[in-house]
Amino acid sequence: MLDKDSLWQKLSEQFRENTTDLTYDTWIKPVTPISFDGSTLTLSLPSELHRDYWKEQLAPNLIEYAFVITKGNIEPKFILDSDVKKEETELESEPTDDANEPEPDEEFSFSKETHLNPNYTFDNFIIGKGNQMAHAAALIVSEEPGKLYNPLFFYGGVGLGKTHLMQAIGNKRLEDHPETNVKYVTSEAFTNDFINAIQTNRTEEFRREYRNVDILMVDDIQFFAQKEGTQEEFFHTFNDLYNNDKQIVLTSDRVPQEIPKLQERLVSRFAWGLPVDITPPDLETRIAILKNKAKLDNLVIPNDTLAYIAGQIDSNVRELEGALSRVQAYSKLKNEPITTDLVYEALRGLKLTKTSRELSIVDIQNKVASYFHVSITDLKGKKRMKSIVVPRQIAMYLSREMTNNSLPKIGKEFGGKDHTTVIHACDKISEIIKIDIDIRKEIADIKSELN
Ligand SMILES: Nc1ncnc2c1ncn2[C@@H]1O[C@H](COP(=O)(O)OP(=O)(O)OP(=O)(O)O)[C@@H](O)[C@H]1O
Repeated sequence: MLDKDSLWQKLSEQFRENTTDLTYDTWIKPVTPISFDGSTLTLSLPSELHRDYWKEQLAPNLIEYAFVITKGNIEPKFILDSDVKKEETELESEPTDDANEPEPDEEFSFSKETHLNPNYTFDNFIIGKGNQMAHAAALIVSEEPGKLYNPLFFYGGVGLGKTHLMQAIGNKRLEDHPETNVKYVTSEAFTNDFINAIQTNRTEEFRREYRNVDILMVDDIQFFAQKEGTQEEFFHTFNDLYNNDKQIVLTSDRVPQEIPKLQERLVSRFAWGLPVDITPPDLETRIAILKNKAKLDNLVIPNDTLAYIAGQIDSNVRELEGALSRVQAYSKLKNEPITTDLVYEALRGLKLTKTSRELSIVDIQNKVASYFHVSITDLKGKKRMKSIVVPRQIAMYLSREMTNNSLPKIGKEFGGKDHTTVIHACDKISEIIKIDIDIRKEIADIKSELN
């Protein structure tokens, strides 16, 4: 999930591109993002005039841009700077020991992102083939943090539920054991806190804040790439928590080995626990997710219409949810029930629907064959030389991972092999990837060429 500052920065860029300088300077520039919880973006404005103007003129654009950026429906909430200041003064006026600290210290505060989205629960999470491992591990960790899987490391593409699962651990733990000290941050927030701490001579306080927790969750750690100082600090935070049997949960869009400029010692520590991937949901799971979401939103949608939406959006869950919100809004606007015809209309203009045709087993075979310089006939054949067997198994593995084809179908496309041969190939490659850096790199290369 984007944090408030990154989201606001992206939104401001959109406004800058699409409005005049005057409008931008008058209405957009003075806005301060206050919070973002995944669905509501709270913005602080300097005057009532600004608030009225935003409500009447700019809010629809903001919703539209936010939809493009996050693929979700974001509600803006406007408050006034004076209210924010009032709240701050009230907080400050509470008697504290260091009430007489010099000014720069008073401005300092650590990330307030520790709150969890209450909707990110296990109950609201649909289990499918691509996430069942991750779900099971998350559940175990929420029951016995710091024991079995430490760190727990989720990786996978955007919008596949990594943040949801991570926060579900926190929500469940707090529900069962309210005394647990849970801290959730994005890696950017961790970095900002660390930099602020250095600038204001509060590194001790920073350490207390981050090391005095039972569960530390850091989202999107791929953004630690290149940040030497932050990595150093995180390394010590990690060791401290780990040595005290405190739970660490991390997410990233790729395996640690593929995060550029991530220190080797962090890469190896991240592999101590359980790295588990989340892959895109198959059609069945996508339908189940939509069904669940429709139920939560009290929407009445026929099954074949849900299946139609799920068939159109196959990339990630955030886009799937975005499509449903769009359909919902469209149905309200037209005052018509949600039918397949209406969905067709609603999603017609949407660039999110499949832009390219789905990847096929044949695409994968062609790519793997040319990458390893073997013929298609050999790839589909029965020769047992290692130079052919490994590419064949990689091609089967990728067909399983990157397409929705069943095991028997994949077997059939590889010269009529049995589905157990495909299972064997997938297991074999999954094992090899764990230990062989070269093959891991080759597979990553092929995947990026296929995407
Ligand atoms: N299996 C699922 N069941 C129900 N909802 C899901 C599932 N997977 C994802 N979602 C929903 O999809 C949306 C995107 O998920 P989330 O933000 O957790 O993705 P992410 O993998 O962390 O993405 P990013 O890398 O962009 O941060 C959320 O609203 C989440 O609740």
